Amino acid sequence: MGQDWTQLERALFDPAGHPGRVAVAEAVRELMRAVATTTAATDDELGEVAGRLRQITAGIVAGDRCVRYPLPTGPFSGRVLGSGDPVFGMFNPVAGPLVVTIEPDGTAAGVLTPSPLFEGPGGAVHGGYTAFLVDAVMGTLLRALGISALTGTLSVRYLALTPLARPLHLSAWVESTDGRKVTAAARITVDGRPTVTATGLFIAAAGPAQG
Ligand SMILES: CCCCCCCC/C=C\CCCCCCCC(=O)SCCNC(=O)CCNC(=O)[C@H](O)C(C)(C)COP(=O)(O)OP(=O)(O)OC[C@H]1O[C@@H](n2cnc3c(N)ncnc32)[C@H](O)[C@@H]1OP(=O)(O)O
Repeated sequence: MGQDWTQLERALFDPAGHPGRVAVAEAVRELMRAVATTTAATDDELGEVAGRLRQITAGIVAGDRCVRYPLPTGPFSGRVLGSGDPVFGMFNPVAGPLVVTIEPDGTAAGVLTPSPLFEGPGGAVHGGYTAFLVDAVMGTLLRALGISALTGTLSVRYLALTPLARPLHLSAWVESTDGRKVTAAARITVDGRPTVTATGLFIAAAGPAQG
């Protein structure tokens, strides 16, 4: 179905063309994880680190929006390479990044090992974060199918706590279409066990595809 992403990425976004931006996002991800979890550094040491980090930040001119390249309007398949997106964007330090692949059968598969930064109750993954992931994988699938749509209603069922530090396997598929209303479904599985299922009612744009 559609063009393979690798053909489109060259026209829109090729991470190989931005090695510094991808590397700095990865370095900041590692930094966030280290500062949020370290028990070895003293408070004085961390205060000194904060000073050094502020110096680095002062040397970077910030903008108002994440640098991003739009996803193609679809249809497309293959690995989705995101730039500024908060879920799968390689430029965005907050993004896992989730690795999403659009399968030839019109479904989406994603994998991500959640950072401890997204810990919620019970030493497990925060439920808002898993909702964020399933919404993103369903929204991306629709985009890949050539449907430009926004989430109207998201329904999430938490079957069991989703453990941290284990690969989460996400899948999404389209359940039905009724005019502009597209119902998609998604699931998160960990070690073969489903922990989250979700349904999204997406409303397609009335006009032509939008970025
Ligand atoms: C405009 C399209 C732009 C597309 C751009 C796509 C880029 C994607 C790119 C890359 C994907 C990457 C992955 C992203 C994943 C993340 C997804 C998100 O985070 S999305 C952000 C959160 N969602 C919002 O902020 C929506 C805010 N709400 C709205 O903008 C409107 O309310 C909207 C568009 C949802 C509907 O407004 P109306 O004016 O177009 O539609 P009306 O004419 O009122 O309704 C049409 C039908 O839909 C039902 N409907 C409308 N809103 C509904 C809702 N919230 N829930 C259920 N049904 C709803 C209505 O009952 C109606 O149904 P009847 O035809 O009468 O049967």
